[in-house]
Amino acid sequence: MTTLAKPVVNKQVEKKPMEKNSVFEVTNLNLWYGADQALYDITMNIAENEITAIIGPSGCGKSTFIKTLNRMVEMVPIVKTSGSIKYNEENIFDSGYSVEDLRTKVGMVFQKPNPFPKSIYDNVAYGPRIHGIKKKKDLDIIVEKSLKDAALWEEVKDRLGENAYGLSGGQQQRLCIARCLAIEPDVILMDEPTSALDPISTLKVEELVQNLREKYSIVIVTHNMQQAARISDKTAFFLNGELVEFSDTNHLFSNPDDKRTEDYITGRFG
Ligand SMILES: Nc1ncnc2c1ncn2[C@@H]1O[C@H](COP(=O)(O)OP(=O)(O)OP(=O)(O)O)[C@@H](O)[C@H]1O
Repeated sequence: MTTLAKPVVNKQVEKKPMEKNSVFEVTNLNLWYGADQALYDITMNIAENEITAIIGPSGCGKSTFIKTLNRMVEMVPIVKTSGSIKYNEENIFDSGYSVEDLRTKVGMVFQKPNPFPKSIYDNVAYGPRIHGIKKKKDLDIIVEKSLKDAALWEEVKDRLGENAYGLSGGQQQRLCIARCLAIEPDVILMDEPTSALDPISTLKVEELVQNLREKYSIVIVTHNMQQAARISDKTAFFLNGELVEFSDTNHLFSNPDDKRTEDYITGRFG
């Protein structure tokens, strides 16, 4: 009698696709504003060269969470934290950790475009100048590259000397992104970057964010679930300061694991 050989399983084929490296490893993060706790035991990894969306109802801690990633939240003096956030393997809460270096590498774009009352050129050159780049030739290269990467160059190249306030809201937001890119960050944190923009400017910024993913890791807070579904790779759903669910965006929106996520994405609350 002949026996059939067991099929040989090719381990290479069986392997899951490689997980990306993490830029941030957040472990048991708690945060208090005075006596009020705003974040509870958050544990999640944020992957390199991905767009991570943070969604959840108003007041659930989305902004607090992303502002913790570059320690901007500590500008509120009553803030206390526990747990750890490793950025490139180092705990950003360690004493002696340079917050200045962290904020150079982890840039931020806010809800409302906030250009400086300066020329378009000077807005972008501002950060590099602070970091000691003084030669006009070097600054010209950085300004052009940053504006190109922010998909704004063609619209402003002939009026770099004009005041940034003369730009439309959408252009101002892309200028703020260019300003952030000029200091060569690794990570860009975006706190509802399109909520003050019209639909066409919103689409332009969304397209830009998707292109930036090639070079940067992006964490974006959004109220807009369609936006999270359109542009992000992973989505985290926060509720009352807790991380309820964190998974691939397609999975979270099509087949969520937690009933509370399902209720939120189907509009039962929020
Ligand atoms: N500076 C502050 N001082 C005290 N409490 C604060 C401060 N900022 C936020 N909080 C509280 O922390 C909790 C989370 O707020 P946060 O702004 O992070 O939520 P959010 O999800 O970003 O809300 P929204 O979508 O409305 O912007 C809320 O209860 C809020 O009142």
